Parts: sequence; structure tokens; C-alpha cells
Amino acid sequence: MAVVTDRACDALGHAADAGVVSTAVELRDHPDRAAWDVALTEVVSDFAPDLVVTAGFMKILGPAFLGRFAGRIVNTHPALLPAFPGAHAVADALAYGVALTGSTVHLVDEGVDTGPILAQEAVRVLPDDDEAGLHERIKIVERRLLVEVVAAVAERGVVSDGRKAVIPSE
Ligand SMILES: Nc1nc2c(c(=O)[nH]1)N[C@@H](CN(C=O)c1ccc(C(=O)N[C@@H](CCC(=O)O)C(=O)O)cc1)CN2
Ligand SMILES: NCC(=O)N[C@@H]1O[C@H](COP(=O)([O-])[O-])[C@@H](O)[C@H]1O
Repeated sequence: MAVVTDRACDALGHAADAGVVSTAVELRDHPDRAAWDVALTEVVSDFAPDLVVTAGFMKILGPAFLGRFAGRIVNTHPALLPAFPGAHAVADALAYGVALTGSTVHLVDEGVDTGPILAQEAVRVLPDDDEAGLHERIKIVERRLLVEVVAAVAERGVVSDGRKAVIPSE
């Protein structure tokens, strides 16, 4: 129903091309992180979403946002959590030398990439992989996985005890 970003980026143009309203809430336009968190919460709340999806959203959501949308925020992360959380997952996986990494779709909680996992799919690391090449192969998987999970949650909801989450079967 809307695209909200934390910076000027291609996502705003993609949204416009798709006829979807979009706006940016930039940290630099606010006195501090807490004020940005409140402003972001108010902007997103005005769209009254049932579900918030963070896709390439490279900011840690704060207490105001989490309080308003707790249990209704889905994130996509380019690693097999709990391995390699944070903003540099693909580089970290390569540096570690894992043979397998992948994509994780999870509910967002007050931690960073610690929320209940909804879906995961592995991606093999190739001997000549660099960060860009591996990340692009992960993105191919995550674009499909995220759409599948969001569709399932939209249709059937999600049940979570805070550590584990289940999307009820058909
Ligand atoms: N409260 C939460 N907020 C967000 C989560 C989460 O799990 N809990 N997931 C992120 C997405 N993400 C990983 O999937 C992620 C994005 C960014 C960072 C991070 O360290 N950001 C820094 C700034 C980094 C930068 O600007 O390059 C920051 O916010 O200060 C960690 C994890 C979405 N939000
Ligand atoms: N920790 C959060 C994180 O790393 N998110 C990742 O940023 C990429 C954005 O790709 P894009 O710019 O092509 O949409 C995606 O791979 C997403 O999983």
C-alpha cells in the first residue's frame, strides 16, 4: 500500500512507476535517532498497514516503531540466521569461509536479526564468489522467498511465542 524509505533511493522510483505512494523519512532531517524513530512510526501509521515489510531497509527500528507494529514486521536478511546478523551479512559469510549461506525471512523484534524465523533457503558459496556475485544469487532466492512468506502471512496470519513462529497451514 506504500513504500517508505530512510533515504533517497531507487525504491522510491520503482514505487512511483508501480503507482504506489512513497516517501522518505531521513535521519538527517531529525534532531536525533529517537525523533526519527517517532517520525517514521507516525508516517507508516498514517497508512494503517496490517503488515510492515523491511526489504533492504538498513536502519535498526527503534522502540516507538516496534511498539506500534510489534509482531507485524517481516524482514528479509541475506544469511542463514542466527549466522551473520547485521548490516554486512554477505561479506561476513565470505570472510568466514562458509560453504553454505542463504536467505532468511523473519519477524522483527527488539533485537537485531533475532526475531522468530519464518522461512530460510540455502545458497551455496562458489569458490570464485565475490560479495556482489554471492549477494546477487542470494537476492534471487530472497525475492521469491519474501513474496511467498508475505502472501502466506497475509492469507493465513502468523502465530509466534516470541522465539518460534508458525504460519498456519492451508
Ligand atoms: N529492531 C530491528 N530493526 C531492524 C531489524 C531487526 O532485526 N530489528 N532488521 C533490519 C534489517 N537488517 C538486517 O536484516 C539490518 C539493517 C541494518 C543494520 C545496521 O546495523 N544499521 C545501522 C546503520 C547501517 C548503515 O546505515 O549502513 C544502524 O541502524 O545504525 C542491522 C541490521 C531492519 N531493522
Ligand atoms: N541486514 C539487512 C540486509 O542486509 N538486507 C539486504 O539488503 C539487500 C538489499 O538489496 P536491494 O538493494 O537490491 O534491494 C537485500 O539482500 C536484503 O536482504
